Amino acid sequence: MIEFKKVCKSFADKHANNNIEFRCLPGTITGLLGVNGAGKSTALKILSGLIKPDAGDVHVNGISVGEQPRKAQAQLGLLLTSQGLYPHLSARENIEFYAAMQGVKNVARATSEVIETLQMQEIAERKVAGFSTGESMKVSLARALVHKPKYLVLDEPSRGLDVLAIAALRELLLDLKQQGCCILFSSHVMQEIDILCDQLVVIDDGQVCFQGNLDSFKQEHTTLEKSFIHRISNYKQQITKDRVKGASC
Ligand SMILES: Nc1ncnc2c1ncn2[C@@H]1O[C@H](COP(=O)(O)OP(=O)(O)OP(=O)(O)O)[C@@H](O)[C@H]1O
Repeated sequence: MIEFKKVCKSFADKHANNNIEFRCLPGTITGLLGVNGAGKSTALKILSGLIKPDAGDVHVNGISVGEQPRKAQAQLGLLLTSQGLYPHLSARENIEFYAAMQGVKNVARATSEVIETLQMQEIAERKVAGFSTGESMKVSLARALVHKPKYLVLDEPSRGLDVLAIAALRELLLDLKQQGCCILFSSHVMQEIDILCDQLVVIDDGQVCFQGNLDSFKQEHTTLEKSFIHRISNYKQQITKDRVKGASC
């Protein structure tokens, strides 16, 4: 299980994460939704151990990211917005390097398998320098998957991918879910969330404003998009009212 426990993080006076609490279970896919600047990437970076929270913690499979970051990271497959690929290495070498760092026993075989799964054969031997956004994303995704993690964390994974690659990614995520993988991903693509997710976590202004299944989120609305727009505008109105009330007290 991935468990956010009252996570807080501020940048100057901006509360990027304000008491974030939610759980993701094995064998499920959780979609993290929110408008630009809501706090999604900050939450995923804290989960990954890349930045430290001001307060709170995240547990991965019962391991505290704050206390044992390396041990927690070893459980995770990560795809974050800053990709950190080595431009002078080929796609294959980038994946192999990461697999070796993760302690994969047969690095060459694991790398070839993931290259085949993501249908990356045509770009595998090319140097990453000059790769298109989508090509770089595929390498990053392969790197996240090569050690067959039980926990997969993806920040906007379909960014820059073409239609075929997006369809393949969806199949892959559903397959991993069937195998018991716990998947948490952020996205702005409502259709993707609608097709894939068992659970939805919506963050606004650094706070969780909804956690539950898609049906309870949609309520009377016909589409996820309509429901999202309706709920976010209601939530923002309420926050503004609370702030005005707080200021006048
Ligand atoms: N390193 C930083 N320094 C200053 N402010 C930051 C930093 N990282 C994030 N923020 C601020 O924290 C808030 C949340 O940012 P975050 O990147 O988590 O949002 P997001 O939900 O991922 O947005 P998007 O959908 O646009 O990627 C934003 O207002 C952002 O400007």
